Formats: sequence, C-alpha cells, structure tokens
Amino acid sequence: MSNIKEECGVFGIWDGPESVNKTYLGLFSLQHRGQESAGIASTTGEEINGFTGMGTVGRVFRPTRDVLPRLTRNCKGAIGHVRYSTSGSSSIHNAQPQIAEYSQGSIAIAHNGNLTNASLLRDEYEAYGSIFKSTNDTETIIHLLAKPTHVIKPDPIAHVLGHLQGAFCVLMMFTDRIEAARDPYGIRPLSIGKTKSGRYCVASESCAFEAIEAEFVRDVEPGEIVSIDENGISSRRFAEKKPELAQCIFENVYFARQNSKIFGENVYISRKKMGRQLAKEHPAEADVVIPIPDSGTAAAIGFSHESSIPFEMGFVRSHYVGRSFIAPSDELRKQAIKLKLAIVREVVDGKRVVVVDDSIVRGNTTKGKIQSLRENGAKEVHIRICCPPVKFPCFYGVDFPTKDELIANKMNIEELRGFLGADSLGYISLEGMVGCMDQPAKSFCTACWDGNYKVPTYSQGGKYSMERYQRNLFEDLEIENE
Ligand SMILES: O=P(O)(O)OC[C@H]1O[C@H](OP(=O)(O)OP(=O)(O)O)[C@H](O)[C@@H]1O
Ligand SMILES: NC(=O)CC[C@H](N)C(=O)O
Ligand code: SF4
Ligand SMILES: [Mg+2]
Repeated sequence: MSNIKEECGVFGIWDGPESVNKTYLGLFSLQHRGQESAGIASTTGEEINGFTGMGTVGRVFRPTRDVLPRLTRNCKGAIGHVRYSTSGSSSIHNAQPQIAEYSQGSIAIAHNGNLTNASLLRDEYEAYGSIFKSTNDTETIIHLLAKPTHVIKPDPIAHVLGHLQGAFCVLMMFTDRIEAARDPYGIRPLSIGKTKSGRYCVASESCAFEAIEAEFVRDVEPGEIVSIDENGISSRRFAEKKPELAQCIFENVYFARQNSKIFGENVYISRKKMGRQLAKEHPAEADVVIPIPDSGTAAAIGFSHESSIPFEMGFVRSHYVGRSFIAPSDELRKQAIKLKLAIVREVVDGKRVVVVDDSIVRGNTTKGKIQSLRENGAKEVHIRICCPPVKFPCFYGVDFPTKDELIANKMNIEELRGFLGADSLGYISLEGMVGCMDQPAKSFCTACWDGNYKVPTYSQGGKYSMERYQRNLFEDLEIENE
C-alpha cells in the first residue's frame, strides 16, 4: 500500500426523513476519501442524534445494527463523515460527526482538512480549564463556538471561522439548519447539489450527488458560509476569498473520484490531459501502455492517445482490497499492494511496457510491481509519473509522511530509476501538470512538490500533537477489528 492517506469526506442534506438514507448513500460514494471510521448525525428539529463507528460505511451502518431507521425518525436534516485520520489517532473518540451540547443548544460537526493552529488554540482553551473529549483538530471549533465572548457576537459562526487557520471544509449542523463553510484559500473541495424535489445538499465531491440523483449546482466559495434549512439555501461570507487560492491539485491528481468535478474540472479529463502532457515531456519507445489502477488509469489513457502506443490493462485490481494507502502500517501497506494488483502475463510478456501512475510517494507500489512485471516477461519497463517528485510534507489534510520518508528525498531520479529496476523513469514537470488545469497556476497549492506553503503552517507537531497524555496503542487493531 501507499503511504499517502486519504482525505476525509463530508456530506450534508436537508431533506426531511430522506436525509439519513441519502447521507448514507452520499458517504458510500465518498468512501475513497476515508475508510477508518464513518458517522451520521441527524436532527429532528429539536434534538440531534448520531452514530459513529470504526470501519467503512457499509460496515458501520450494517442493517443488523438498525441505526439508519432510528436516525431517520422525525428527521429533518443530516450530516455525515468518512475519516482518514490526519489529526489524532484512528480511534472511536476521534470519529465524526462529533456532537456536543453548549449554551446555544446542540451541534454536530464534520470536517475535511487540517487546522494548522488547532494545537495552539487547544493550549489556550485548556489553560482556561476546557476539557477536550477527543484528540483531533476538529473539536477545537466546538470550543471556539462555545466561548462566552463568541456566542454574543452578531454572527458567532463567522467570527469563529475567522480564528481558524489551515484547511477546512466544515459542516456544522444545529437543530434547525446546516452551516457549510470553506476556508478562504479553498484548499479542499466542497460542492452544493440540488435534489429533484428542490432540496439542497453539500458534499466533498460531486460524485456524491450522482448517488442520490441530485444535480451539481456550484462549489462553495472560499471564505463562504452556506446555510441550508427548511427554506432552502442562503449565503454569506466570513472572509474574503484570497486573491491567490491554494486549491489542492493533488485532489485532481490522485484523491478524487474520476466522475467528480473538483475545482470546476472533471477529474477524469484533467488526469487524461496530464497523461498527454507526460507523453510529450517523456516519450518512450514501447509496445504497450499500462496503468497502475485505479488512480493511474486516466493518465495512462492520455499517454496512450498522445503517443499512439496501445493501452492495455496489464494490472488487474482486486476490488476486495480497499484503496491501499489506508493501511495503518508499512508492513500492511506492502502486503495489500501484493493482494491488490495482479499482472496479466499475456499483456506484458515479451513487450516493452510503459507503466503510468499518478504518484510515487514512498515507492512501495512502484517498487513492488516493477519486479513482478519482469518476472512476467516484460522486456523493458518505462515508468512515467503524472506528478513531480513529492518532496515536502503536507500540513493541510493529506497525511504525507515526514520529509525523510519521501523517497524523492532519499535519491535523485537516476538513483531512483535504478532502485526501482526500471529502464527509464520520467516525471511530469510542475508547470506541465498545473498547465493541464483550466484555472491559472496561482490558484493551486503545490507545496508538496515545491515547498511553497502559501497558507501559514504554524504548529507542525504532527498527527499526534494533541495526544499529549495518552496514545491509542491499539489504533491498528481498532481499524481492523471494530
Ligand atoms: O509510492 P507509494 O508510497 O506506493 O504511493 C503512491 C501510490 O499510492 C497510490 O495508490 P493507491 O493504491 O493508494 O490508490 P488507488 O487504488 O486509488 O490508485 C497512488 O496512486 C500510487 O499508486
Ligand atoms: N483528512 C481529514 O480531512 C481529517 C479531518 C480531521 N483533521 C481529522 O483528522 O479527523
Ligand atoms: S501540500 Fe500537496 S497534498 Fe497538501 S494541500 Fe498542497 S498540493 Fe495538496
Ligand atoms: Mg494508485
């Protein structure tokens, strides 16, 4: 498995008793963004109920648990979350949506992204006696909302959002509405959809709308708060949109599903364009182009179109192994790569093969598979990668490892080619990759490739920076066994 960890996914809808089932379906289609825990919270208009569990959506909400019907009773609206931990351990106490009671009533909160000042804020609140029940960044938002000097502000939510730094697409559900907000840099995606009956929903990716037969309306603007309730939708700002956005282009390269529209562009199309660009920058003399599925597939099609080298599926992917990078340890990641990708000998035997993938992070996937291609008779192996070498950590909600673990920091491209056992290795250029997007380069974050962190990073204490007094020693077991 890869060492990249998935993003979280959020979904919210105000559609009466239908809301819970639609949230379940929405989360199902966002499953690729996080498989550690899942949860749904619903409101009756008077109270908020919720359920979270470790594992995938289907597992947490398995029919024998009878949770969905119970959450549906008198339901007016619902929000949901799928998590891959980037702040705090992978434990049930960090699963979302998190529900709390405070002086203004009940709140449920679901968050995608990473707050870079959460640790600082937590220090401040703990110094005044606040007790946190989780060890993630998200709970900090609830404490900010509950602060007596904040509840009396004309718009407490806008005020509190103004205190947050880093990446946040956050859904806050109160008994009478959902408030959805996106950080002023627009780091993570968040879109608005509309059901056939005219009810509104929000989701991390537009692929969730397809699952409930809703149509894509537009993205939530960076710095915008969208309110969804019985009367429909309304919008206000908590901050101006930054003139230079920092939309995570890694969403387009790797995270998002290919039928989603991310930052205004279809993911499949942008990946295919990147594949074409890659073929222009690093052509190869070969007989066949094969992708490392799933995320390398669209880029490989683009490479094949541009180079006129036939496209084949030389690897088949087991759909009974989840997206590989979610495994909690390197050993399990490597094991999962073995189980996940098998080679079709008939495609590669005696051939000069171009292998296209979206990224190399630790090199587990590429290293593991090149050797097997040789064993299956490939005459030559040319690796082509659809993003530049990943050299810098991400502090905005992608759990990239530390700098030292990134293979591109351990060796140069020629050394890496030798290490991987390839005949040639070519990465798309940063300009080439960004140039495939419709929006100008300055709209995107590219920090993990060029170290240009446009958004302040403050606390860099890592994933466990708020787990000061206790660590969940059974994190791995919890993921596996719940
Ligand atoms: O260099 P590494 O550390 O191995 O990480 C990079 C690999 O991991 C990801 O795939 P993954 O299997 O996680 O997801 P996918 O099934 O969506 O392609 C990515 O697409 C690369 O193949
Ligand atoms: N990847 C994410 O967006 C995770 C959200 C939040 N930072 C958490 O760790 O729970
Ligand atoms: S550092 Fe990389 S992964 Fe993180 S937000 Fe920026 S582009 Fe995305
Ligand atoms: Mg992949």
